[in-house]
Amino acid sequence: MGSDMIYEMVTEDIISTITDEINIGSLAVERVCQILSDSEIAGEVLTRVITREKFHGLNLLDVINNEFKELNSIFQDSYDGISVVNKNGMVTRVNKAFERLTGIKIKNVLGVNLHKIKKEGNYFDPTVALKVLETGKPVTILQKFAKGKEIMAIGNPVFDETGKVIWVVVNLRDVTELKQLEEKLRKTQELNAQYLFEMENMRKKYTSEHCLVSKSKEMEKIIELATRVSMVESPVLIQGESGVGKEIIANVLHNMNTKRKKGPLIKVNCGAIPKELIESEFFGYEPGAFTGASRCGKPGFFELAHKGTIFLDEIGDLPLGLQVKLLRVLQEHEITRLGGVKTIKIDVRVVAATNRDLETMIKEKSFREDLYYRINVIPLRIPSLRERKDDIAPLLFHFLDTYNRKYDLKKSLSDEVVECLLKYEWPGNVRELINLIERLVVTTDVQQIGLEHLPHRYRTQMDNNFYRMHQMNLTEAVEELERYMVSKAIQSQKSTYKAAKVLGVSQSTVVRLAKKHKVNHC
Ligand SMILES: Nc1ncnc2c1ncn2[C@@H]1O[C@H](COP(=O)(O)OP(=O)(O)OP(=O)(O)O)[C@@H](O)[C@H]1O
Repeated sequence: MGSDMIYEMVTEDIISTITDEINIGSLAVERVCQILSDSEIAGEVLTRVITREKFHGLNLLDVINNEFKELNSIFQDSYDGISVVNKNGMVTRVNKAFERLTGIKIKNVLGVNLHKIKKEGNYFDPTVALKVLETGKPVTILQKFAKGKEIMAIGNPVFDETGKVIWVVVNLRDVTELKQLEEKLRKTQELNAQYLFEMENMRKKYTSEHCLVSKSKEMEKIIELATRVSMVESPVLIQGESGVGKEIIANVLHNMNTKRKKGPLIKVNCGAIPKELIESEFFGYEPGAFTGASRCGKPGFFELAHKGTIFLDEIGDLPLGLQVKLLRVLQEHEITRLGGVKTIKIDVRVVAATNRDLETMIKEKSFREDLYYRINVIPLRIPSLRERKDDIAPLLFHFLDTYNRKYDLKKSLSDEVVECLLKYEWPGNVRELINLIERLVVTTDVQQIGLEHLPHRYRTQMDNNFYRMHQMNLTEAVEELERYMVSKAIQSQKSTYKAAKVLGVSQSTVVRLAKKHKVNHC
């Protein structure tokens, strides 16, 4: 077989492979190049392929042209500035973004040799590309332009098959905006930290000035949330059992709002207003609006709360008729006095509270669902005292101190009393605790208040222990008492030496008794 024949066969074979395998589209050129780069007779094959009449219904030159156009428009329209430099340091390609970012006209850069620019100290910094050519490694530098513009230039080498750099592709990215955003973010973070610091200080100041006692994590969270939402205008619904401190939280919401605290805080007990007066009390009335009305007319709660806060306590007790009117006020921010025609704009923040289950009331159709959603934008649920036992002791001592000072006394609570009250369930919550302490302080005639001074229901827990002891014989009761005292002393003193001192026995006795009663004493 002559060499011409072999040539014919090889090229025909390659051409038909290309024809079979190429999918017309973006992969076409890539595939052609791949096959051709493997072939020694690439040039010949390419000419033959290109000169074939039609290629899958398309002229291959058109395919390559289209491909080139596509790649070129990607290159030109790239948001980053791109320049390509050849191994001799000559700029061979520059896109439009390059001109936009550097302000240098494309025609002034294209074809320029960077080594020359470097020597002449001309208009743009050639360092990146030259450094890449020099080192064969990627290089990144920050270039500063007029008017504070900062551009990040990233140069990457492209190697030939022998590992020599043949091109350098330089990407330019404007980082001025990024830097400005970074600076803005830093300032915002600083402000945020300062704001949190101030808020925390305000909270501490407020809670100490207003004797708001809290030690439990649960209550700390509520006060922190209340402080945070005091800054916004959204309605708040405070839920919790009677006496948990809902009103105290409403005070926080009003007083921590720098704008509103200068205005009034109007507290309304929705359950305490007679039905026939409720509308006139809420919205006020014009002179002579009804028999018995004042001749001067009267502003309602909403008008009085203008620029401040209205606290709608026991909102669950509001009659359905008034719920509709309240909803309208909350939506339209205006009221009309009874007997009046003029609407009055009001700027009021609404804080509502209830100890009733409003969701059940909605199901029972005694509370409007739409009003519920309107007032429940920020829900705050205050846990009962039995759910935050860590607050009991601080509250006991705080109010003991309050009443000692009020009545100029120096009463104290015995350990048993404190222990007993820590175990109590407090159905009336903080209000009940305050009442009990005042009663104990003023009714006892001894310095130290003991178990015997506690009303019976507070002692049930302790009584149970005595009752249990009455069921035992003397030896069992002594054993029980011994175990109880040793374990309590170790628990409170945290050391067997100190426990021994408290119990008036030697340390070895404490250790022996702890072992006997299986009390942990390490
Ligand atoms: N954390 C607290 N620190 C100090 N005093 C408190 C605290 N919580 C509640 N109190 C006091 O307990 C009493 C009852 O609190 P408050 O009136 O706020 O309860 P409430 O939940 O609004 O009750 P109700 O549902 O019956 O209206 C008030 O005298 C209040 O000052």
